[in-house]
Amino acid sequence: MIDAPAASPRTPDVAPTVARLRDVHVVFGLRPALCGVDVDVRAGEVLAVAGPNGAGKSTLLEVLAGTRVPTGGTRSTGAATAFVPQRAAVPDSLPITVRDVVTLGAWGRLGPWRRLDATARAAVEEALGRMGVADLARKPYASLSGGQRQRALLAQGLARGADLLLLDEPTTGLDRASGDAIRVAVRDEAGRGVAVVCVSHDPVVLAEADRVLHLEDGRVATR
Ligand SMILES: Nc1ncnc2c1ncn2[C@@H]1O[C@H](COP(=O)(O)OP(=O)(O)OP(=O)(O)O)[C@@H](O)[C@H]1O
Repeated sequence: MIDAPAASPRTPDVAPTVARLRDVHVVFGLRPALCGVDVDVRAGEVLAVAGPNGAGKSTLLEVLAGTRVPTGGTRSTGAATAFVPQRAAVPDSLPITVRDVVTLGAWGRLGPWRRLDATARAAVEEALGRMGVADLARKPYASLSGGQRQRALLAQGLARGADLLLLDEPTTGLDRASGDAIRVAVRDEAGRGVAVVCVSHDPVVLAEADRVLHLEDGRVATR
């Protein structure tokens, strides 16, 4: 946690800031993807990130995740972070089971010997159960439907036991049951005090978020 936050309409103003971006710029070649973005993400809130294609939403998630170093500005966070990519980001050619996918999330909890201890194994089982994919644990990930894949990927994020959960379009193109399961899990995580940042075009996700950050041409338009 960083320090005391500013007030927010739907999150308690005592909630600590889990991640902070200040004056963040990202430039690809000559093309700016983010221009002077300031963001505070607070414990227990769901912050949705919306905006047209190419607005910089995925780039913002990458900066929050620490996987993209900004061209300018600062990122401050000490949070354990889980990043849940779009399901299309996992190639079908990978010979991994659903349990393997979820177990990868638990690796972030491990010490230097990288051995799955009882706590990590329990986190994997809990995440499989919460996302309704325990029965599919031995199946190849590539054999799953789109909704099942997205639930497995979110289970991977849950198994991390993160303070900051970053989601890229988690409900896009899903059947209703899978979309509902994902939105329930997101809300549950926020209820446990996890800060959730969710890039989405889904109007239901945006309506249910505590705050919506709109990006346009790499800039924050409104909050
Ligand atoms: N690795 C990269 N190399 C070059 N340009 C990139 C790279 N990643 C993103 N961009 C460019 O940066 C801009 C912002 O891209 P980004 O993917 O963050 O937008 P987005 O809002 O997530 O879009 P979408 O909704 O289509 O996923 C776009 O102009 C994109 O083409």
